Amino acid sequence: MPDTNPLRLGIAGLGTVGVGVVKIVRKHAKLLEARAGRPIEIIAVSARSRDKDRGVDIARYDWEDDPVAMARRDDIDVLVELMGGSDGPAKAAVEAAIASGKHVVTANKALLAHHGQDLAAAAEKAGTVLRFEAAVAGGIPVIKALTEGLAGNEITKVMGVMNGTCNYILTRMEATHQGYNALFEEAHKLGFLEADPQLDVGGIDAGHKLSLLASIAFGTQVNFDAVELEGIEQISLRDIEEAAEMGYRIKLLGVAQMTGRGLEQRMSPCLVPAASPLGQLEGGTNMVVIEGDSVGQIVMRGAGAGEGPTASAVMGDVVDLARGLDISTFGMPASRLVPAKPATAAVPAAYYLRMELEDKPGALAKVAAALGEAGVSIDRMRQHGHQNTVAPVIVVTHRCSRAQIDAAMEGLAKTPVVKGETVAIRIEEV
Ligand SMILES: NC(=O)C1=CN([C@@H]2O[C@H](COP(=O)(O)OP(=O)(O)OC[C@H]3O[C@@H](n4cnc5c(N)ncnc54)[C@H](OP(=O)(O)O)[C@@H]3O)[C@@H](O)[C@H]2O)C=CC1
Ligand SMILES: N[C@@H](CCO)C(=O)O
Repeated sequence: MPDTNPLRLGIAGLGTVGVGVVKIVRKHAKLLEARAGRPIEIIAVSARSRDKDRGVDIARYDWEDDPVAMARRDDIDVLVELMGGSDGPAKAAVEAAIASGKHVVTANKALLAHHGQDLAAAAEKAGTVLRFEAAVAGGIPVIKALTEGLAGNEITKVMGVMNGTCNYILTRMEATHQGYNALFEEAHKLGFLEADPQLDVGGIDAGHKLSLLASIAFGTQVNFDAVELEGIEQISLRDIEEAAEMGYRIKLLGVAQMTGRGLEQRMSPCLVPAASPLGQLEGGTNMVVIEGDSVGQIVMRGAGAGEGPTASAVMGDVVDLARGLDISTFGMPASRLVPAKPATAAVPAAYYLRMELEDKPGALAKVAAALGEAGVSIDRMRQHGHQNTVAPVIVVTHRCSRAQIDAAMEGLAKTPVVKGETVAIRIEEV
């Protein structure tokens, strides 16, 4: 017999996402009940400040100062963890909930990227379910697609743009010709940013998400430490404009693929063709591209952050729990996930290099020599008109390995005609 008793929620965290969840539970109570076959009710809530005006009435719910105490309450079935942070109260509350037999729904990618393997194992041992749709790509139901709809495929590659803040900043820089700082503030106002914004602009948040997708896609233990990470802080308006002139746009792109040398996971700014679906992504939008042996390529696009889209994903998990759906956190039991050998930048690519070059005879020859010594071959090169003695030079290389580019960068740094730091950005022909 299906359970028709209300599914009782305790919500820890009433910020952007938590408030969004409260709103959906209220606004769609009847619809949710019809879909789940039982009512979904909020019993208790917890946050730091009880008195904060959150724009929703929370007086009707029990208040708990301590999210761990809330997680242990006998009158809740599900802890909805929306506080954030890889450790501290979020981890303690999730562990307490699992230990006391509660299901958990979380949007917390940092927590899962660092402790997902242990938490999934603990949930399975306790006979509870741990779900995290909202943790990856906001409103896009990518976890559901990978664990359910694509379960019949061997996944060969997962890639995408998975951080709304970075995509917002990069696309708005190009559209408005404003600098990084002004646009960072705009993203902040939209509720996209993590509590520590360095997680966003440093590529760490997107790296967390990629490591979670890689685990599901390849049946491997989450290995965030093996993600090669690079953020967007080095990207200047000049790079964005140069890329645009060459028919590219700069995206913080994540790629996970199983290669002959092991699992490659990288999250870094890349030039992608402006006309490609990834190149056309605007604002806080995310895109995840999945390749499977039977299905071919799937492209999923949607809002990657913000109150409504993220709460939508949380509620998808909650409704699944209300329906009694029991799927392992990473698509197979935690004990079956295997460790993957990390493969660093296994697949070669062309690179965009921007440097400032002293304008004197033989300077370009010295650059060509430094690149040649590292085994890097030049495809195209252009020097812009300039007023002073330093010329901006753009080089597009033929395909080469990351190790060769690193060696070339070292060589260029030792070449006196090259002034300042050379910028190197991978070109991904998606
Ligand atoms: N914002 C977004 O677009 C997305 C966010 N996420 C993830 O969702 C989670 C929540 O994000 P978001 O809503 O933006 O975060 P906010 O910073 O807006 O909200 C965090 C909430 O957690 C509460 N909180 C923080 N620390 C504690 C604590 N020690 N004890 C009790 N409550 C605490 C805060 O309380 P108080 O309000 O009183 O300060 C606040 O209500 C994070 O894991 C984030 O990574 C995932 C996808 C998208
Ligand atoms: N800070 C994240 C929120 C969504 O995970 C982003 O900007 O994408």
